[in-house]
Amino acid sequence: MGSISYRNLDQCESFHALLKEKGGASLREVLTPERVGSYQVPAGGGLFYNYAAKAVDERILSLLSDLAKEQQLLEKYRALLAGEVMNTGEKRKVLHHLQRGELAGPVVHEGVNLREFYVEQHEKAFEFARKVHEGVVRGPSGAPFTTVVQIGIGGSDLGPRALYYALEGYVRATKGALPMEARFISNVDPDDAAAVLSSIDPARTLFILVSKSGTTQETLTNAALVSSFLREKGITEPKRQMVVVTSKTSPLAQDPDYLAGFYIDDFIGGRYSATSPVGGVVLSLALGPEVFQELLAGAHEADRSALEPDPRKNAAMLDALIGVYERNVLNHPATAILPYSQALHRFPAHLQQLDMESNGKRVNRWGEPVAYPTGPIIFGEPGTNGQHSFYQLLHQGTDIVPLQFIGFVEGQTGFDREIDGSTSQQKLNANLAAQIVAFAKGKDAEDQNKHFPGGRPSSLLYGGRLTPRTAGALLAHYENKVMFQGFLWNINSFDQEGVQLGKVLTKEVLAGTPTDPVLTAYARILGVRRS
Ligand SMILES: O=P(O)(O)OC[C@H]1O[C@](O)(CO)[C@@H](O)[C@@H]1O
Repeated sequence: MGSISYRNLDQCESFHALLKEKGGASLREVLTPERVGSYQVPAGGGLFYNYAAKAVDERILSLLSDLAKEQQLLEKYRALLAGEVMNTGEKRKVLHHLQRGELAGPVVHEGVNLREFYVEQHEKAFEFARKVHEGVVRGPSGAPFTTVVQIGIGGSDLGPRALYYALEGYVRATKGALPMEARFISNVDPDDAAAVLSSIDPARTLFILVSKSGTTQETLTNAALVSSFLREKGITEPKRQMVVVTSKTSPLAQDPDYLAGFYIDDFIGGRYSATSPVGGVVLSLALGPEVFQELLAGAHEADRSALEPDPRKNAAMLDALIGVYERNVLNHPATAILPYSQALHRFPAHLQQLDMESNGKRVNRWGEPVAYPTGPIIFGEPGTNGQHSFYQLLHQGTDIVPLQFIGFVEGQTGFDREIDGSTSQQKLNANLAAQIVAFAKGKDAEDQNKHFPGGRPSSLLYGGRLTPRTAGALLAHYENKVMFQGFLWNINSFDQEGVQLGKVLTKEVLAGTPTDPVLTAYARILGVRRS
């Protein structure tokens, strides 16, 4: 593998050449039917990344390809896959790709082949799920488990929850019913747990306590809250209907009272852990092991396609490059994720953590402040709902927000009717096509209040249907896009120091020892009285 030299984005000649293209291409001029058909590239899992409505032309794309080579994006990806320390803040390898397949040979750490360890934990989860489904593993009263509740927050909640909602309709339609219903408790707000606990049969509910560190206050508090609830319901040994998913070094890993334990290592970051047992246990229980296996296969396809050397044939890399062009040359501080699929309604929330906790950084991989913008603000809601909410600003606001549409030709469930000459799925996708063109081309009007400036760029990730394979590829596409953007900005996308200060101040308030009188004042008006 050739040597890798790390440099800041503003130390790249191709970046300075791009800065001369600061206006971007005029969408009214470049967006043609031919371009809609040609400006797209396979993304794995049956997905295609279409960038016809992005404000780029052949010259800009050529300069972006130069930037990819100058920043050695592929070499850095390969180095990460091979187990080099790419999490420079915590001095750790970054190995979430290894959860779904091996792309750069074995990675051995302290004598352990980590792919074999990851496969072993997946197989253990599949076997456990089968035993629960067959009634071999039952609740304390002998009743079979019918519901699974995941207790976790951040990466221990958002990805698994988004994937469950993404695929529950598919599984109900293809299998007739879910193997188990899943619920999620994440917020320390007791009303979150109350809402879930009021909807389950305690004797038939299996709980999954998920915390990689085993120290997250919200998760440990909720686990204790659930345990006290179960005891009040006469279940004297709550841990006998709880399994844990944690790192081997966590305090939770040492407790033999839990029904079962599934482990990840420190090389799987929380926001990158949905294809580890963090997502694998709940999804195998709720959707079936084979669904999670198909999801892993789709993610692996996307990972493999991200190894394509030509940026114009590498969907995740091209998406990353265009995103950096929009952020650092066109100076757009935000971007919206707009899935035209109600099943993906929690996917934007997952991407907020994935992107903003990875690239919301002000220093480079060596800890030096950078002189250019990095990670964008991410928000989004499913279409068509967003059209009746924030699209006004997107169409006629004073800021341009680049858009990332996601769409599928077919629905998941087959439930649909032709009404007024078209089906609902046709209406959904007609809206999607219309929005792409309306944003890009706008519409002139004398009355400025009715004028649509256009020039709003968008991409479209689309496929035939949202299946487990497609969902896996979608998840991995964005993980790889975020990784490539971190390489472009020369930042460490794999630690999260920015979440620590809040935790420290919270502990001071709860201990009754806030050092800051302003903090004391806020704690007082919010009723946090500590003796
Ligand atoms: O899985 P754990 O260790 O409980 O952490 C939960 C979440 O908290 C964070 O550490 C900080 O937000 C995330 O990175 C992580 O996904």
